[in-house]
Amino acid sequence: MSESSENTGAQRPEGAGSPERPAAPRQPAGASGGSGLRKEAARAAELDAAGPLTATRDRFVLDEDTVYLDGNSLGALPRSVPGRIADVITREWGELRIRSWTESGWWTAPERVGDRIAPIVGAAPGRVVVGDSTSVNIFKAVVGGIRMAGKGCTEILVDATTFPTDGYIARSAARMAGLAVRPVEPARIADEVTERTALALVNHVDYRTGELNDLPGITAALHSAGALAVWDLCHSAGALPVGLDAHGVDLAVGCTYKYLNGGPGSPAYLYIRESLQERFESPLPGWNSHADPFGMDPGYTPAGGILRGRVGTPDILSLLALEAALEIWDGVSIEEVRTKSLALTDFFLECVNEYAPPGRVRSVTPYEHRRRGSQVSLESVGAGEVMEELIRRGVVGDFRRPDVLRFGFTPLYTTFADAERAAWVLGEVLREQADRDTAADAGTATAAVPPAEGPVAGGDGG
Ligand SMILES: Cc1ncc(COP(=O)(O)O)c(C=O)c1O
Ligand SMILES: Nc1c(O)cccc1C(=O)C[C@H](N)C(=O)O
Repeated sequence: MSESSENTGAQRPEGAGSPERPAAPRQPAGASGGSGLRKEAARAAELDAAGPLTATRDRFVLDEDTVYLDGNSLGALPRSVPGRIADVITREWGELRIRSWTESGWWTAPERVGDRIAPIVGAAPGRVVVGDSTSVNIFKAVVGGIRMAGKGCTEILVDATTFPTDGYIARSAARMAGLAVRPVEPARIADEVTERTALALVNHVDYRTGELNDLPGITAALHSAGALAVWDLCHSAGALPVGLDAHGVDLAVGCTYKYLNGGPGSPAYLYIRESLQERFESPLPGWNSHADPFGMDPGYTPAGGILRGRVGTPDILSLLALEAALEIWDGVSIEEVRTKSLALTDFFLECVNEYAPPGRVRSVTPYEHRRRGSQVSLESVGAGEVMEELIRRGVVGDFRRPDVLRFGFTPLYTTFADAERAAWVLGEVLREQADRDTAADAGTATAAVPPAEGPVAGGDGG
């Protein structure tokens, strides 16, 4: 099975096609679908014209030949970034050199950029610090959480459907602390937590299915049992309201290269609830989190507040690229982003229902709005090959083994025309696949995934 769409969305430039098969040009919305004007394309044009968040697309580098639906893995490049990075390199580094740590604000960038992310995840200033990878921040959060837990705790819970890195790091952290790890489905955490549970590490949105877990409910249930709630926001931050302060979340981490568009490998962030900050003992107490870093004291005295989440020298180029990327959020509310995200994913599901031949795909993303993140995941036979073909035809999503097609919707730049075009091309690819299967021996051909209940997804979207 080909895996070129699995890790990075595409291993060749998007829409570039293969030497044997050039990329098909993208049809404009409203184009003919083979039997006259497609009514969904006309509807997409109306929805795009009505906005909101239509203008923010122009602030990204995107090409009109490609439908980019992989912002849940790597966000598109904001136009504000290249110029800013050129200035950081030529002037701040090239001319000011070491002076930039103070004069260009490099030293304080982790907290400053944290304060820029804070409103997007529902946190007040001083509660988010940026630096290191998500994996490293998971380690800080889990060990820091365990150190704050009650003496009698014997275990931590980990989301049984977690993105793998969370599970790996949590198991290692628990082993160091002499605690057991119990994988539990997010929906079961409220029933499974006990007074011996130190904390639970849970993904806000499931990377594979796009399911949105109940952050307020799970956090409250953990607190009732005396446990801490540690959330991984990689697939929700920048796509929907999180409400960290409002829901009393204890610790949270997330990456910035998906819906925050910070760029490949841009630094992650750590949130520490204000009332826990003075008790937070980092397992990675580097000199950047010392109360007096330039005192060069051999003994460690932690800084106050969120500075405790820092470790070593920040990755300035990536951090300042992220800061420039976040300018797009000036004047944009996360509530309007969520409204558009749900409208886009609803519309995409409707179009897939309309265009996909019956029984070839089934949505594993919940249809109820309260359980849906900002991606649609469709189970499909031969998903790897289907995604390869979609990418060849200019529709870039990705594929997760064994059979999931993922389509991520970034409301800041994804249009309804993108959603319609992607569904149309998917329909084409699936119809060709079905025709090939029919032509082959019906007994040995790939069997179609039976639809759950008729259409791709059912329900009332509430
Ligand atoms: C939920 C989740 N957690 C963590 C990560 C990865 O973290 P890192 O940036 O350390 O690779 C990802 C994606 O790569 C993810 O989807
Ligand atoms: N972080 C990634 C990377 O460095 C390379 C390719 C993909 C990624 C991803 O972010 C994968 C993503 N977290 C996922 O949901 O599968």
